[in-house]
Amino acid sequence: MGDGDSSTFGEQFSRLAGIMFIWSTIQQLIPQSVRLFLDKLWSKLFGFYYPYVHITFHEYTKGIYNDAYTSIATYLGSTHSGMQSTYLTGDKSEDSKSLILNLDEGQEIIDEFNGVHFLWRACKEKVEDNSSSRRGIMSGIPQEKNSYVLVFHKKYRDMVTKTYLDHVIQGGKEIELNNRQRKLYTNRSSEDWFWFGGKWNYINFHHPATFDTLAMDPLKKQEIISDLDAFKKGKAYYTKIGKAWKRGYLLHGPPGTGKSTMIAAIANYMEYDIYDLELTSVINNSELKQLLIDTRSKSIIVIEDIDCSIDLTGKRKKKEASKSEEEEMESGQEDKIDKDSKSKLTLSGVLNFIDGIWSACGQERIIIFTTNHVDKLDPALIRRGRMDMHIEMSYCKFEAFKILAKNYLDIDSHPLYGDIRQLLEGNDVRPCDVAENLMPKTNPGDGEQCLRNLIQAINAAKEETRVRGKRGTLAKRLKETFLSKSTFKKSATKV
Ligand SMILES: Nc1ncnc2c1ncn2[C@@H]1O[C@H](COP(=O)(O)OP(=O)(O)OP(=O)(O)O)[C@@H](O)[C@H]1O
Repeated sequence: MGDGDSSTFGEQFSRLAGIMFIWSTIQQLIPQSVRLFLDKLWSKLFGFYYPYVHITFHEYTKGIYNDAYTSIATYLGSTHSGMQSTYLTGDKSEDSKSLILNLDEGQEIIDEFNGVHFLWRACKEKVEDNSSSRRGIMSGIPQEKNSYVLVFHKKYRDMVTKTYLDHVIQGGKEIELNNRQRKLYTNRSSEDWFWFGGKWNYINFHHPATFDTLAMDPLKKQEIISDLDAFKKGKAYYTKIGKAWKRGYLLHGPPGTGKSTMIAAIANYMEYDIYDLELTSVINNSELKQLLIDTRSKSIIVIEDIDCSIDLTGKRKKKEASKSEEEEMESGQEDKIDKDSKSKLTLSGVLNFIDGIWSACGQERIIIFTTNHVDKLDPALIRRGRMDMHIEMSYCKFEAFKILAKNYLDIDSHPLYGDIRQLLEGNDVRPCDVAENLMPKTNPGDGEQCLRNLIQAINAAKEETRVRGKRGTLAKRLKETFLSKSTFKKSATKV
């Protein structure tokens, strides 16, 4: 270990690797406890000359699991450092997408950071005491005390405490996050929180939607992707401007235009978990706050059909009678006016959920509202800053159709495209209806038949609208005639 002089670094490192190889072979022959004893004896006898510092990270400290241990294990097992080692163990937990490699008992590796080399050793001791390890208690196997020991020259003490350990632990956390199996959570009713030991129920999240399969105007799509990219890289920026690292999206548009599909595409693009928040099962503001606190970073909190979830707008309208309400709302004082706010879910509770002081308790979070009726929503709920980007998911136009045709039929062009373009430009056709018609019903290879089905379906819908429109006009005319007659009758009676 020492500074890496660039000219001799390669030589030093290969020499070290050679020594490490011989040492790792020898150490398999020496029991772990003997090695630890020798290390301690050496540092006691020659403490004055012994220039190295040892720091031990136990898996459990006073019976409590040490999170740093997992982060170190993940960091050391990651390809760049862990693969140097000869003896590794492979773990795949329910929570991770792929295998995680760990150093096996007694294995050592050298990690390089800013030109300095650090030695890590994985240790395992058998202990008689049954009280300190959760694993032992649960499985009844002999207790083990796992730890990692970091060894470095004492001149790097400052570097280790100020930057290196942070680099290792944050690096480990980052790898864990990227490797984790993503989840789709839904909130439990508060009566179940105690019995199930958690506020959110979850399943593993597997949805195939991506931005490539999402049918919408390509320019609009690119704008959303760029916004997400900027958000993902924006940690330093958000810190600089003093804002919590979160972003709100409002997805609005008619049913079947792809709002839920867009959420899945965003989650896949960002590699985030989804918290699908069912507001109707939240009893009051305090419950909403507790649910928020129990969410993890790198996640999307979704409230679908916000206009139907709860009568937020009605409550707000009642209060519009009060002149100063808007200011009070903005300054978070609304609870003072609303006597019920502690026992009910109110608009102010939801506003606080989005951008109150508690909303900053997690990092890197996206909040998405969806609605079919944007005009029904309270302006305070969707103002910029709360819902930063308003995305309209609209009817299927030709560009969006081409994406669906590519997905469903694997074709880029066809002589019927001209007719389809005309029909789509002149009519409001939902992407879900286009998708349904492009799905081969009998012969999977018959793309042309699917296009014909689509043309037929749009024409049929057009005809139906025309007839309904005619009926509507006829009914309107009859109504007018009837009204004018009755008005005439009434005025005649009066006379
Ligand atoms: N823009 C789109 N791109 C790709 N597929 C779409 C799109 N819109 C709709 N679909 C297809 O239609 C189905 C329904 O779409 P989705 O549930 O995303 O619509 P929605 O706008 O969320 O509807 P609702 O408002 O009723 O919840 C999806 O499973 C998908 O196959």
